Amino acid sequence: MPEDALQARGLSKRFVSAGQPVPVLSGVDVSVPAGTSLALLGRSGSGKSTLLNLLCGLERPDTGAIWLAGEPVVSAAIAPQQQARRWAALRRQSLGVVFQEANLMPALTLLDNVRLRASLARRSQADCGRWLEHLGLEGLGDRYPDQVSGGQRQRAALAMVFAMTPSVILADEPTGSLDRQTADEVSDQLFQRQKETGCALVLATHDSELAARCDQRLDLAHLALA
Ligand SMILES: Nc1ncnc2c1ncn2[C@@H]1O[C@H](COP(=O)(O)OP(=O)(O)OP(=O)(O)O)[C@@H](O)[C@H]1O
Repeated sequence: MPEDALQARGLSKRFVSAGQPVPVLSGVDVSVPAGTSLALLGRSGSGKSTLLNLLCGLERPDTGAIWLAGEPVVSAAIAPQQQARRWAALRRQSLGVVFQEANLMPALTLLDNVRLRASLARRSQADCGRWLEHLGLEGLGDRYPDQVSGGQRQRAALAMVFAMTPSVILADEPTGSLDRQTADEVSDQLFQRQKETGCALVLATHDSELAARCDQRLDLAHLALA
């Protein structure tokens, strides 16, 4: 059995809105071996983005534990500040995150954004232009994020993740703003990069064709809330 690149047990999360509790996740387990993929499914508001946020440390679960490559990152035994430090280091080096709002630095060109990501992860910058080309962005490396479309920004964010060669990729609707043909091309690149590097992939999607290509599917709409 391959080692779990990412594992979570008993994750629960509720928000408070206008003084009222909003339960979102209750006792969610996730187990993603290296080199495999998991699709998070469920209607809008079922908690897919919230779960991704927990799995990269941008939100803290109310209960539960998370391990990356067998190392605990979130557990009752680890102080919150220490957890935050671990998450920050992981997001810099081994956890590639592609969220709905592509996190590009507005003052840098697309190519420099990719180079920066590679350099923060201490990876070679040699292939940065090639990742942009693989994602259909040839000729756009010198443009700034506000000079390209939303779908092009999203693909540039994927190129940044490819350049860092992470051990886990977390992607929120990675093809959400793309037409069918471009979505299929980007999915091909994503799965190819995943197989090449042996990383684990967790993606949230409403796209049943994309979900069908993943090794596992978790439908959050069908999980009971406590
Ligand atoms: N900071 C917050 N405060 C209060 N409620 C929140 C907060 N963040 C998310 N929620 C609520 O939690 C629920 C889950 O939201 P989430 O964004 O995880 O859903 P989702 O499945 O990703 O939806 P979509 O498919 O529309 O992106 C929603 O009801 C949302 O309104």
